[in-house]
Amino acid sequence: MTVRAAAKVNLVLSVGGPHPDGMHPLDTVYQAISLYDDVRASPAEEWEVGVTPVGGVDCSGVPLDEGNLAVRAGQLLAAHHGLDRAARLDIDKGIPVAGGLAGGSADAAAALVALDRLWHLRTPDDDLLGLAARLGSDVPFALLGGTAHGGGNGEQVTPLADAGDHWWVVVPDEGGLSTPAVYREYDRLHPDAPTTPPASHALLAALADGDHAALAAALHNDLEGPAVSLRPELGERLALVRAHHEGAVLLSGSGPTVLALSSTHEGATQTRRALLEAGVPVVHVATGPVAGAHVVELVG
Ligand SMILES: C[C@@](CO)(OP(=O)(O)O)[C@H](O)COP(=O)(O)OP(=O)(O)OC[C@H]1O[C@@H](n2ccc(N)nc2=O)[C@H](O)[C@@H]1O
Ligand SMILES: Nc1ncnc2c1ncn2[C@@H]1O[C@H](COP(=O)(O)OP(=O)(O)O)[C@@H](O)[C@H]1O
Repeated sequence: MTVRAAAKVNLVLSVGGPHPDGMHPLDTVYQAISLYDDVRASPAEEWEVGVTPVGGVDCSGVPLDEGNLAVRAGQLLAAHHGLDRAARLDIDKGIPVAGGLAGGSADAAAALVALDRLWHLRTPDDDLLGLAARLGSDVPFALLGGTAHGGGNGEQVTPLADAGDHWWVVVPDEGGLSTPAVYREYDRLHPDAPTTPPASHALLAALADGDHAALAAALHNDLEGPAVSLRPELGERLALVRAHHEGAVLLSGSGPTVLALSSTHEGATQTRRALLEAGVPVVHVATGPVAGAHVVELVG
């Protein structure tokens, strides 16, 4: 049973001041893009994980034990049904690790769907979304895919109509960035941030109107400043991408992946070519929106 799940980008990511538990209220718009992890679930006596890189992704930071979010998803699903079961999970990883593209969340969502099928559980969608929210604030969106609004801490997802054909130039960075560290830096830089983040009216209107120029103008990420503050070279990377791209450029989530948006495939591939010629080692082109976690191969 193989399930595919996509990377996410945040078209807008507005962050409010933290709750007492340290989590930050968000107003975000997610989009699933065509960089994928495939998770294959098979019967096993104990929990086992294998990870295979796809397209040169550095998988050295991916835990191969119960720290892997896919295993935690499987354990939570089994517990939800009162089952004492384990499985083997093989991950083909095409989503850069710790890049702000939510690859771990994609694997967790894929594992929930794959194990639900493998074990014939027929878990209701609302229960799967509830389990996903307990695994991480990005995981419910990884189940849903498409384009969606994220409220609460990011886990309260509402699908949005998006007839657009968006093309993303995805520029991964060599190292990863820790999401909690970037949120802590946000708190240091914005000690008086209001608890309620501003709503993304302009971006929602641009999506509803299918207005690419307005969409590009409304892209925004409150974590870009904190990420650059923690890693100043990232500012140079953003400037390099801006110098080679005619449209909007922003950081992906908590970074350090940099994104450039184009309305056409040709525009995106042109930017990719220019960045490779400028010496950037790895540049992907992806499209969005694409589907959430879905079965791609049944057990033969
Ligand atoms: C920043 C975002 C933007 O979509 O994603 P990435 O760019 O990292 O993929 C998300 O908010 C990350 O979501 P996710 O990676 O699922 O975070 P979680 O596992 O829920 O939380 C990891 C840690 O990030 C911080 N965190 C996360 C979400 C949130 N709304 N407020 C927070 O302060 C907390 O320190 C938390 O312990
Ligand atoms: N299946 C997984 N894939 C990737 N990382 C994982 C996974 N399970 C746990 N992790 C841990 O989660 C961290 C963040 O991973 P990832 O989801 O790729 O990035 P981000 O949160 O920046 O979007 C990694 O550094 C790794 O330690």
